[in-house]
Amino acid sequence: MNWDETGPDTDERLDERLVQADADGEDTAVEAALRPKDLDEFVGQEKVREQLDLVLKAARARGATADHVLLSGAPGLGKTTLSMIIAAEMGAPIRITSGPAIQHAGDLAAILSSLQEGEVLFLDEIHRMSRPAEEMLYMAMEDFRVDVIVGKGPGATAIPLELPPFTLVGATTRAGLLPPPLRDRFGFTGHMEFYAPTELERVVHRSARLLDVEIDADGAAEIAGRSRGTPRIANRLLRRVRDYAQVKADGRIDRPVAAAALGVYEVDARGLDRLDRAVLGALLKLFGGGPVGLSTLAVAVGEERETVEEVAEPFLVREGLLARTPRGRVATPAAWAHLGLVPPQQGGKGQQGLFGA
Ligand SMILES: Nc1ncnc2c1ncn2[C@@H]1O[C@H](COP(=O)(O)OP(=O)(O)OP(=O)(O)O)[C@@H](O)[C@H]1O
Repeated sequence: MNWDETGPDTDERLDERLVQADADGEDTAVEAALRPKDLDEFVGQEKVREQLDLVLKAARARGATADHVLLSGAPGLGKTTLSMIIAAEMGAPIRITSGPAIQHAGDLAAILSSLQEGEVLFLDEIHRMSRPAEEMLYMAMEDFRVDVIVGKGPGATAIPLELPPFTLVGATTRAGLLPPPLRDRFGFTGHMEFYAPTELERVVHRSARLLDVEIDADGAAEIAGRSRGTPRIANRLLRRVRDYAQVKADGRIDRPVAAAALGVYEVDARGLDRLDRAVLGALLKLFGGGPVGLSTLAVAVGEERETVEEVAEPFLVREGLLARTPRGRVATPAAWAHLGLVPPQQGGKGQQGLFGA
């Protein structure tokens, strides 16, 4: 990874972030092997699991197709995995597509009309579907019917098409962005939370077993603690630590090996990477902990405003290291402690108002 100014452009660099929650090419290939296959194997998310278990068991007992399910939550928390588990538990096939792939209502009609009875349709990023497709989906979800429009202008006619009953599993990172009529058509909504470190330890142990890697409890805890509450990141860090253990140690992962490996990749003890630390470092060292405007902070770290705001800040805010205030970005006492710096007594206050947005 090259972070200096002559390196790859911002998007390319961010795609290479070890701690990004979105899938990269390597993940896609390995994730299939690491996905839990049933609800019992699925770690954490107790509430969603318990509720979903009831929904599926009841549908099975009635011999009916399961209600439509909406899963909301950040990337990498297991929405795709859960949709596959729903299909497996219902003994049904699954079709996977995404909102951005459905540009026209016709794209959706083609998918819906080719579904088998009881099939699970997983629609990732459902909030990014086009409006006409969304409207078609309302009717399909409620009445298992769509109107296919043939022709254009005054001569256009709507041909009704019956659909077999199916289960839609919609996934979104932002349930709040879904129009209420769409949200209301889901019989069950599950909100996926970030995982606790102990849950991520179980994810790491399970993946290590599947990858045939030897790891002890402390090694798993070290990786879990740096994984930002996200199984996808935990699995990715495990793979990098495994490489290090093979090359620099005897292949076994313990705490010192995990810490040294993730040190090489610049993922610190709390899961901050170089970008996160650069933002926090600038806020503390150059601006006395703030408040400082977003644009000024972005210039100080040589990044775009959007990169700081959308890529680095959400995790820093979630970790309680940075606060967004009307007067600008402010570091919390935990931020000073994390970077091993001492906050200025009154000096920091003296700098307020110097740095505009
Ligand atoms: N609860 C879990 N237990 C064990 N492994 C999990 C769990 N949740 C997710 N994983 C693992 O994390 C990886 C990412 O999960 P998945 O693709 O389901 O996330 P997602 O929420 O659909 O992400 P995106 O929104 O980016 O598509 C997979 O390899 C999966 O095996």
